[in-house]
Amino acid sequence: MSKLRIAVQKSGRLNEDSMKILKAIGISIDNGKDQLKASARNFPVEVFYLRNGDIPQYLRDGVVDAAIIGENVLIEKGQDLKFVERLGFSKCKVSIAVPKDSKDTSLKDLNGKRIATSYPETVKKFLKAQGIDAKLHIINGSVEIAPSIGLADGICDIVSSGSTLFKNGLKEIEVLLKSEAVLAVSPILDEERQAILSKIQFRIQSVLKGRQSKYILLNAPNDKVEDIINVLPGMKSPTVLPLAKAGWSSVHSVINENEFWDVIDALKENGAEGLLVCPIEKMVL
Ligand SMILES: Nc1ncnc2c1ncn2[C@@H]1O[C@H](COP(=O)(O)OP(=O)(O)OP(=O)(O)O)[C@@H](O)[C@H]1O
Ligand SMILES: O=P(O)(O)OC[C@H]1O[C@H](OP(=O)(O)OP(=O)(O)O)[C@H](O)[C@@H]1O
Ligand SMILES: [Mg+2]
Repeated sequence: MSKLRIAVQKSGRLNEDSMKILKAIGISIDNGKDQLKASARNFPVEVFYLRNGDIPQYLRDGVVDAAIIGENVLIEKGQDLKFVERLGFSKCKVSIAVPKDSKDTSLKDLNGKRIATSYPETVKKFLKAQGIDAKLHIINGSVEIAPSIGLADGICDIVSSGSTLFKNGLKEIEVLLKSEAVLAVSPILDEERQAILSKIQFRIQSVLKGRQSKYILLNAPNDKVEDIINVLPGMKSPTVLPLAKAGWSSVHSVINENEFWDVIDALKENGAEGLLVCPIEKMVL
Protein backbone atom coordinates (compact mmCIF):
# COMPACT_ATOMS: atom_id res chain seq x y z
CA MET A 1 0.00 0.00 0.00
CA SER A 2 1.27 3.51 -0.84
CA LYS A 3 2.18 5.98 1.84
CA LEU A 4 1.67 9.72 1.63
CA ARG A 5 5.05 11.45 1.91
CA ILE A 6 4.70 14.64 3.94
CA ALA A 7 7.54 17.13 4.35
CA VAL A 8 7.86 19.21 7.50
CA GLN A 9 10.54 21.70 8.48
CA LYS A 10 13.45 19.87 10.14
CA SER A 11 14.05 22.61 12.68
CA GLY A 12 12.96 26.18 12.96
CA ARG A 13 9.80 28.13 13.53
CA LEU A 14 7.41 25.72 11.79
CA ASN A 15 8.67 22.44 13.23
CA GLU A 16 6.93 22.33 16.60
CA ASP A 17 3.46 23.38 15.42
CA SER A 18 3.75 21.09 12.38
CA MET A 19 4.45 18.09 14.62
CA LYS A 20 1.63 19.18 16.96
CA ILE A 21 -0.93 19.26 14.17
CA LEU A 22 0.18 15.84 12.90
CA LYS A 23 -0.23 14.49 16.42
CA ALA A 24 -3.64 16.17 16.77
CA ILE A 25 -4.88 14.40 13.62
CA GLY A 26 -3.80 11.07 15.05
CA ILE A 27 -0.50 10.58 13.23
CA SER A 28 2.09 9.31 15.70
CA ILE A 29 5.73 9.36 14.72
CA ASP A 30 8.65 8.13 16.78
CA ASN A 31 11.87 9.36 15.40
CA GLY A 32 15.27 10.04 16.82
CA LYS A 33 16.54 13.60 16.56
CA ASP A 34 18.67 13.01 13.49
CA GLN A 35 16.43 10.62 11.65
CA LEU A 36 15.32 12.59 8.59
CA LYS A 37 12.58 10.21 7.48
CA ALA A 38 10.08 8.42 9.70
CA SER A 39 6.95 6.33 9.16
CA ALA A 40 3.78 6.87 11.15
CA ARG A 41 2.86 3.92 13.32
CA ASN A 42 -0.85 4.07 12.69
CA PHE A 43 -1.45 5.76 9.33
CA PRO A 44 -0.04 5.38 5.77
CA VAL A 45 2.20 8.43 6.10
CA GLU A 46 5.93 8.98 5.92
CA VAL A 47 7.33 12.24 7.31
CA PHE A 48 10.42 13.84 5.74
CA TYR A 49 12.31 16.46 7.77
CA LEU A 50 13.62 19.09 5.35
CA ARG A 51 14.68 22.71 5.08
CA ASN A 52 11.66 24.88 4.45
CA GLY A 53 13.36 26.57 1.51
CA ASP A 54 14.05 23.23 -0.23
CA ILE A 55 10.47 21.97 0.00
CA PRO A 56 8.96 23.64 -3.13
CA GLN A 57 11.43 21.80 -5.38
CA TYR A 58 10.70 18.45 -3.66
CA LEU A 59 6.97 19.01 -4.21
CA ARG A 60 7.47 19.98 -7.82
CA ASP A 61 9.54 16.86 -8.48
CA GLY A 62 7.04 14.62 -6.70
CA VAL A 63 9.71 13.47 -4.22
CA VAL A 64 7.22 14.42 -1.50
CA ASP A 65 3.44 14.50 -1.94
CA ALA A 66 2.52 17.20 0.55
CA ALA A 67 4.25 19.62 2.90
CA ILE A 68 3.67 21.96 5.79
CA ILE A 69 5.32 25.14 4.68
CA GLY A 70 5.10 28.93 5.09
CA GLU A 71 2.86 30.44 2.41
CA ASN A 72 5.57 33.11 1.95
CA VAL A 73 8.02 30.42 0.79
CA LEU A 74 5.49 29.08 -1.70
CA ILE A 75 5.04 32.62 -3.05
CA GLU A 76 8.82 33.06 -3.29
CA LYS A 77 9.79 29.67 -4.70
CA GLY A 78 6.62 27.79 -5.62
CA GLN A 79 4.25 30.07 -7.54
CA ASP A 80 3.34 27.03 -9.65
CA LEU A 81 2.39 24.97 -6.57
CA LYS A 82 -0.97 24.79 -4.81
CA PHE A 83 -1.96 24.53 -1.18
CA VAL A 84 -5.11 22.86 0.05
CA GLU A 85 -5.41 24.04 3.68
CA ARG A 86 -4.42 27.09 5.71
CA LEU A 87 -3.17 25.83 9.07
CA GLY A 88 -3.58 28.91 11.28
CA PHE A 89 -0.06 29.09 12.77
CA SER A 90 3.20 30.92 11.98
CA LYS A 91 1.26 34.01 10.96
CA CYS A 92 3.51 36.77 9.68
CA LYS A 93 3.87 39.45 7.03
CA VAL A 94 6.54 40.10 4.43
CA SER A 95 7.21 43.83 4.60
CA ILE A 96 9.52 46.55 3.39
CA ALA A 97 11.09 48.67 6.13
CA VAL A 98 13.53 51.59 6.26
CA PRO A 99 15.50 53.26 9.09
CA LYS A 100 13.03 55.11 11.28
CA ASP A 101 14.78 58.48 10.79
CA SER A 102 15.08 57.99 7.01
CA LYS A 103 13.62 60.60 4.66
CA ASP A 104 12.18 57.67 2.68
CA THR A 105 8.63 57.29 3.89
CA SER A 106 6.91 55.45 1.07
CA LEU A 107 7.69 52.83 -1.52
CA LYS A 108 8.26 55.34 -4.33
CA ASP A 109 11.09 56.91 -2.28
CA LEU A 110 13.01 53.65 -2.73
CA ASN A 111 13.22 54.12 -6.50
CA GLY A 112 16.89 53.74 -7.44
CA LYS A 113 17.82 52.68 -3.88
CA ARG A 114 19.14 49.40 -2.42
CA ILE A 115 16.93 46.81 -0.69
CA ALA A 116 18.33 43.82 1.25
CA THR A 117 16.15 40.70 1.33
CA SER A 118 15.95 36.91 1.53
CA TYR A 119 12.84 37.04 -0.70
CA PRO A 120 14.17 38.36 -4.04
CA GLU A 121 11.47 36.95 -6.32
CA THR A 122 8.66 38.31 -4.14
CA VAL A 123 10.28 41.76 -3.96
CA LYS A 124 11.14 41.88 -7.68
CA LYS A 125 7.59 41.02 -8.68
CA PHE A 126 6.09 43.52 -6.24
CA LEU A 127 8.40 46.38 -7.25
CA LYS A 128 7.81 45.72 -10.93
CA ALA A 129 4.05 45.88 -10.45
CA GLN A 130 4.48 49.20 -8.61
CA GLY A 131 6.86 50.59 -11.26
CA ILE A 132 9.76 50.92 -8.81
CA ASP A 133 13.32 50.14 -9.84
CA ALA A 134 15.56 49.20 -6.88
CA LYS A 135 18.78 47.21 -6.53
CA LEU A 136 18.36 44.00 -4.52
CA HIS A 137 20.97 42.61 -2.13
CA ILE A 138 20.18 38.98 -1.47
CA ILE A 139 21.12 37.80 2.02
CA ASN A 140 19.95 34.70 3.87
CA GLY A 141 19.42 35.98 7.42
CA SER A 142 19.80 38.90 9.83
CA VAL A 143 18.40 41.07 7.05
CA GLU A 144 17.40 43.82 9.48
CA ILE A 145 21.05 44.66 10.11
CA ALA A 146 21.66 45.70 6.48
CA PRO A 147 20.80 49.44 6.68
CA SER A 148 22.88 50.03 9.83
CA ILE A 149 26.01 48.54 8.22
CA GLY A 150 25.53 50.56 5.04
CA LEU A 151 24.58 47.60 2.86
CA ALA A 152 21.13 48.84 1.91
CA ASP A 153 18.67 51.73 2.22
CA GLY A 154 15.81 49.45 3.11
CA ILE A 155 14.98 45.81 3.76
CA CYS A 156 12.25 43.34 2.91
CA ASP A 157 11.77 40.55 5.42
CA ILE A 158 9.34 38.72 7.67
CA VAL A 159 7.58 40.80 10.32
CA SER A 160 5.54 39.23 13.08
CA SER A 161 5.51 41.12 16.40
CA GLY A 162 7.59 43.93 14.87
CA SER A 163 10.15 43.59 17.65
CA THR A 164 13.10 42.86 15.32
CA LEU A 165 12.29 45.96 13.26
CA PHE A 166 11.98 48.07 16.41
CA LYS A 167 15.21 46.79 17.98
CA ASN A 168 17.08 47.55 14.76
CA GLY A 169 15.70 51.08 14.41
CA LEU A 170 13.50 50.31 11.40
CA LYS A 171 9.93 51.24 10.45
CA GLU A 172 7.60 49.28 8.19
CA ILE A 173 6.51 51.24 5.10
CA GLU A 174 4.84 48.59 2.95
CA VAL A 175 3.25 45.16 3.52
CA LEU A 176 3.80 42.91 0.48
CA LEU A 177 1.88 39.90 1.74
CA LYS A 178 0.45 38.09 4.74
CA SER A 179 1.42 34.50 5.38
CA GLU A 180 0.69 31.49 7.58
CA ALA A 181 1.62 27.82 7.51
CA VAL A 182 -0.22 25.91 4.77
CA LEU A 183 -0.55 22.32 3.58
CA ALA A 184 0.92 22.42 0.09
CA VAL A 185 0.62 19.58 -2.42
CA SER A 186 2.65 18.11 -5.23
CA PRO A 187 1.20 18.34 -8.75
CA ILE A 188 2.14 14.66 -9.14
CA LEU A 189 -0.23 12.75 -6.88
CA ASP A 190 -1.70 9.36 -7.76
CA GLU A 191 -5.24 8.32 -6.80
CA GLU A 192 -4.21 6.23 -3.81
CA ARG A 193 -2.16 9.07 -2.30
CA GLN A 194 -4.89 11.58 -3.11
CA ALA A 195 -7.29 9.45 -1.05
CA ILE A 196 -4.89 9.52 1.94
CA LEU A 197 -4.51 13.29 1.52
CA SER A 198 -8.30 13.74 1.56
CA LYS A 199 -8.50 11.87 4.88
CA ILE A 200 -5.76 14.08 6.31
CA GLN A 201 -7.53 17.24 5.11
CA PHE A 202 -10.76 16.12 6.74
CA ARG A 203 -8.94 15.52 10.04
CA ILE A 204 -7.12 18.85 9.86
CA GLN A 205 -10.41 20.68 9.26
CA SER A 206 -11.90 18.97 12.33
CA VAL A 207 -8.96 20.01 14.49
CA LEU A 208 -8.92 23.60 13.21
CA LYS A 209 -12.69 24.03 13.66
CA GLY A 210 -12.27 22.72 17.22
CA ARG A 211 -9.46 25.19 17.91
CA GLN A 212 -11.64 28.07 16.68
CA SER A 213 -14.56 27.09 18.92
CA LYS A 214 -15.42 26.78 22.62
CA TYR A 215 -17.94 24.54 24.34
CA ILE A 216 -20.02 26.57 26.76
CA LEU A 217 -22.25 25.37 29.61
CA LEU A 218 -24.39 27.64 31.77
CA ASN A 219 -27.30 27.57 34.18
CA ALA A 220 -30.38 29.78 33.89
CA PRO A 221 -33.87 30.08 35.32
CA ASN A 222 -36.35 28.47 32.91
CA ASP A 223 -38.04 31.79 32.12
CA LYS A 224 -34.70 33.16 30.83
CA VAL A 225 -33.79 30.16 28.63
CA GLU A 226 -35.53 31.54 25.54
CA ASP A 227 -33.62 34.87 25.75
CA ILE A 228 -30.35 33.01 26.29
CA ILE A 229 -30.91 30.75 23.29
CA ASN A 230 -31.47 33.86 21.16
CA VAL A 231 -28.03 35.18 22.17
CA LEU A 232 -26.20 31.88 21.46
CA PRO A 233 -24.97 31.50 17.88
CA GLY A 234 -24.57 27.63 18.34
CA MET A 235 -23.82 24.97 15.72
CA LYS A 236 -27.46 23.94 15.54
CA SER A 237 -29.92 24.26 18.38
CA PRO A 238 -28.37 24.41 21.88
CA THR A 239 -28.95 21.52 24.29
CA VAL A 240 -31.25 22.37 27.21
CA LEU A 241 -31.36 19.97 30.19
CA PRO A 242 -33.32 20.30 33.44
CA LEU A 243 -31.27 20.90 36.60
CA ALA A 244 -31.98 19.06 39.89
CA LYS A 245 -33.01 22.46 41.26
CA ALA A 246 -36.64 23.07 40.23
CA GLY A 247 -37.26 25.88 37.71
CA TRP A 248 -33.66 25.89 36.42
CA SER A 249 -32.01 24.52 33.28
CA SER A 250 -28.52 23.87 32.00
CA VAL A 251 -27.82 25.18 28.47
CA HIS A 252 -24.93 23.78 26.36
CA SER A 253 -23.66 25.20 23.10
CA VAL A 254 -20.63 25.84 20.88
CA ILE A 255 -19.44 29.37 20.22
CA ASN A 256 -16.79 30.83 17.98
CA GLU A 257 -13.57 32.02 19.63
CA ASN A 258 -13.91 35.41 17.84
CA GLU A 259 -17.34 36.22 19.26
CA PHE A 260 -16.57 34.73 22.66
CA TRP A 261 -16.40 37.84 24.90
CA ASP A 262 -19.37 39.56 23.25
CA VAL A 263 -21.47 36.43 23.70
CA ILE A 264 -20.39 35.99 27.34
CA ASP A 265 -21.40 39.58 28.16
CA ALA A 266 -24.77 39.15 26.45
CA LEU A 267 -25.38 35.86 28.29
CA LYS A 268 -24.72 37.43 31.69
CA GLU A 269 -27.02 40.35 30.87
CA ASN A 270 -29.72 37.80 30.02
CA GLY A 271 -29.53 35.97 33.35
CA ALA A 272 -26.95 33.22 32.74
CA GLU A 273 -25.09 31.94 35.83
CA GLY A 274 -22.32 29.45 36.54
CA LEU A 275 -20.78 29.68 33.07
CA LEU A 276 -18.21 27.04 32.13
CA VAL A 277 -16.11 27.37 28.98
CA CYS A 278 -14.15 24.35 27.70
CA PRO A 279 -11.75 23.87 24.78
CA ILE A 280 -12.84 21.57 21.96
CA GLU A 281 -10.29 19.07 20.70
CA LYS A 282 -11.98 18.15 17.42
CA MET A 283 -15.20 19.08 15.70
CA VAL A 284 -16.82 16.95 13.00
CA LEU A 285 -19.80 18.60 11.36
N1 LIG B 1 8.87 35.80 13.39
C1 LIG B 1 8.06 34.96 12.81
N2 LIG B 1 6.78 34.84 13.26
C2 LIG B 1 5.91 33.98 12.66
N3 LIG B 1 6.24 33.20 11.62
C3 LIG B 1 7.48 33.28 11.15
C4 LIG B 1 8.46 34.16 11.72
N4 LIG B 1 9.63 34.00 11.06
C5 LIG B 1 9.38 33.08 10.13
N5 LIG B 1 8.11 32.64 10.15
C6 LIG B 1 7.47 31.62 9.31
O1 LIG B 1 8.13 30.40 9.56
C7 LIG B 1 8.78 29.93 8.37
C8 LIG B 1 10.10 29.28 8.76
O2 LIG B 1 10.97 30.25 9.31
P1 LIG B 1 12.41 29.83 9.87
O3 LIG B 1 13.12 31.08 10.19
O4 LIG B 1 12.26 28.80 10.91
O5 LIG B 1 13.07 29.07 8.67
P2 LIG B 1 13.89 29.50 7.43
O6 LIG B 1 15.24 29.87 7.86
O7 LIG B 1 13.11 30.53 6.64
O8 LIG B 1 13.82 28.16 6.60
P3 LIG B 1 14.75 26.84 6.48
O9 LIG B 1 13.98 25.69 7.07
O10 LIG B 1 14.91 26.71 4.99
O11 LIG B 1 16.02 27.10 7.23
C9 LIG B 1 8.91 31.17 7.49
O12 LIG B 1 8.97 30.82 6.12
C10 LIG B 1 7.64 31.91 7.83
O13 LIG B 1 6.56 31.36 7.12
O1 LIG C 1 8.60 40.73 14.00
P1 LIG C 1 9.32 39.71 14.86
O2 LIG C 1 8.39 39.01 15.81
O3 LIG C 1 10.52 40.29 15.54
O4 LIG C 1 9.83 38.55 13.87
C1 LIG C 1 10.55 38.84 12.71
C2 LIG C 1 11.87 38.14 12.67
O5 LIG C 1 11.66 36.72 12.76
C3 LIG C 1 12.38 36.09 11.70
O6 LIG C 1 13.69 35.81 12.06
P2 LIG C 1 14.14 34.49 12.83
O7 LIG C 1 14.07 34.70 14.29
O8 LIG C 1 13.36 33.33 12.30
O9 LIG C 1 15.66 34.38 12.46
P3 LIG C 1 16.34 33.98 11.06
O10 LIG C 1 16.57 35.28 10.33
O11 LIG C 1 17.61 33.33 11.47
O12 LIG C 1 15.42 33.06 10.33
C4 LIG C 1 12.39 37.14 10.59
O13 LIG C 1 13.42 36.90 9.66
C5 LIG C 1 12.56 38.43 11.34
O14 LIG C 1 13.90 38.72 11.54
MG1 LIG D 1 13.58 32.86 10.22
